[in-house]
Amino acid sequence: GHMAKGLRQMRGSLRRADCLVEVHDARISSHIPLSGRNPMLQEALGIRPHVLVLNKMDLADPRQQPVSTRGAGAGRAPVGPLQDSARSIVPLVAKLISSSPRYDRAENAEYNIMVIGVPNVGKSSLINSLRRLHLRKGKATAVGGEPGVTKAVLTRIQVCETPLMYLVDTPGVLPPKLGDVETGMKLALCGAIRDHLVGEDIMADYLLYTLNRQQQFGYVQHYGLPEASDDIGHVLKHVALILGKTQKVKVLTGTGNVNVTMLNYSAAAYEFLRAFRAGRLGRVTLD
Ligand SMILES: Nc1nc2c(ncn2[C@@H]2O[C@H](COP(=O)(O)OP(=O)(O)OP(=O)(O)O)[C@@H](O)[C@H]2O)c(=O)[nH]1
Repeated sequence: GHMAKGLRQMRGSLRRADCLVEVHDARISSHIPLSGRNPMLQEALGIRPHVLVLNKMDLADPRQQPVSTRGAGAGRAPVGPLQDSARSIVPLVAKLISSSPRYDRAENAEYNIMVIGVPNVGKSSLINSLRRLHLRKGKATAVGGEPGVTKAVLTRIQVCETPLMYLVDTPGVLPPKLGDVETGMKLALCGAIRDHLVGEDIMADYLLYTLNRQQQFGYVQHYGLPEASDDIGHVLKHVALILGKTQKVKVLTGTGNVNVTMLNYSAAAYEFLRAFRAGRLGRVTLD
């Protein structure tokens, strides 16, 4: 429901946007761009320049060339990784907009850029790094106070003075329908879907399956396992043991209740996911 609301609220700003910057997680390289799945965004895309930013490259496997960049051409300009390319975004966007035939830039000196992406992909981080790059510290933050821009949800942030450029941050939205279960799992592992909605245990299992399939054995070393394993129970038991993840459980017996200390598998699963997200299990591309 709140995703649909987010999309509805974006519609107004979309009309004013001169360019779309779509932020992607480089670890889900074959993930179809959000804009390619959403009719509303697609409609807007048809007439507006579109920049694809691959973020979190430091977490992705450097040996894997992101597939998304192959979509270059057709009005799409791939950019990435963030730390190297943030500098090129403003000039690139300015060039794309000025060469866009639909707009008479002489009439309007402002550039409005809408930043979209699934939750947690790094939209705010991108905006902040652009601000740091292009504005001196302490400069005014122009926040959208005009009709149609909901302050709490869609804020207009000045990121550059010449050319005068504003970014509109948007709430992270997911496409209404995910292609398949694996796409959902990958998005969840990257933090785009709340863990408890999917289940930490099943996500940990999927992560282990992916790591083994790709022969990414960083976890074996990280947790001091004797060898690789495809048994999530076995791995989580080890993680729980070395991290001291235990819980007291009340057990009813014939002679009364006793408290038993047991390994906390859910806490171990959560730690396993956290280690992956922080890059401690190695640089992994999920596709
Ligand atoms: N390792 C790594 N972490 C990043 C990178 N960019 C962002 N992050 C982290 O990813 C998390 C989410 O970043 P945000 O910028 O808040 O993402 P967002 O897309 O604005 O999130 P929502 O507002 O929830 O949609 C934060 O913990 C960031 O520190 C990156 O390039 N590398």
